Amino acid sequence: MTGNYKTVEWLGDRLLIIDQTRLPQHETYLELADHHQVAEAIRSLWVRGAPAIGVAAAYGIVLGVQKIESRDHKEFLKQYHTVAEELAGTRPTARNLFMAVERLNAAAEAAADILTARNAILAEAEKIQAEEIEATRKIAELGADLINDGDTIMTHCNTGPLATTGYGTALGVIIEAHRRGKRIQVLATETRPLCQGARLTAWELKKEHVPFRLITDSMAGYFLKEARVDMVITGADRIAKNGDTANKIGTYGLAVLAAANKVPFYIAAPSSTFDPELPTGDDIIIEERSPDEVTHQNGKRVAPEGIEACNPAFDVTPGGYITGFITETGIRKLP
Ligand SMILES: CSC[C@@H](O)[C@@H](O)C(=O)COP(=O)(O)O
Repeated sequence: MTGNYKTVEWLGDRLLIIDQTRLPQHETYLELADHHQVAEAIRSLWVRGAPAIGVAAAYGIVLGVQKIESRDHKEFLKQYHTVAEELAGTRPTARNLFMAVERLNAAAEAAADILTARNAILAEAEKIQAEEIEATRKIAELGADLINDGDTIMTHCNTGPLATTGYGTALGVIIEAHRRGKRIQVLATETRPLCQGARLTAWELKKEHVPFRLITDSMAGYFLKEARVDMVITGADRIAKNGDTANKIGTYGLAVLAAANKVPFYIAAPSSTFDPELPTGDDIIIEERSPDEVTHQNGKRVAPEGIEACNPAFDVTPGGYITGFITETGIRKLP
């Protein structure tokens, strides 16, 4: 991992997370003691970012399983599924969450008895986290090869260690290029409404001493047209078989602007974000969050009372706009 902070750490009977809603002002750690608290942490974005959500959900299920007292195997499995469904219901868009739940379901169901199931569920959760860390390490390595000395790179949302529990996806690539001594410049979008760019990406880039400038989302077109931007690189929440990619709201606009200005547009994502069942992005469920996140900033109302606001948290970029996918197994074009 890159940062000297812990995104998600399993403590044996609790889950330690950094509260991402309090960053950058406060570096606060929370110890979550049951699966309801983990579900709340995911819903409230204390832990966020597709791979980190998957890892947290997996350990959330482990916590839920630790509290099941029944010695009857059938009853144990019934209660297991109630726990797993609560975690699966927290956020709808990131594939990693459902990948984690499906893997733990398979581990629970394959076990011949309760003790074997408990052990297999914990082992699978730990494996998922280890795989995410390793995948993001490889993504950072492979992606950094694409970046040239002197490049300016635009990125969106937060895709660093905070979002992955590992090295980061898009931001991992950027940090690795900087570590290799490439003299890069980053343009980081603030990412309204919750400002994952302004709060979290700026915090992580600052910690890594990567030269960057923060811009508002609406400045992206200006910089892509007027400034020399060599590459846009973002993460992903779910990728369909044809390459259609759901990511933080605003990604689609960036991809279109990048295409209009002939700037390569890359997605960096581990294989856990690819949805093997989904032919196109049309069926990706887009999370609709509270309009208060749009009408308010820092808890203060900025819009008049009594108005309607929309708040889709993600959008889908058609695969045709994506120059390449940086994954742990290589850089490829889809389909
Ligand atoms: C490696 S993280 C990729 C995505 O999960 C990230 O870009 C993103 O959209 C996160 O959204 P968030 O709502 O903050 O969970």
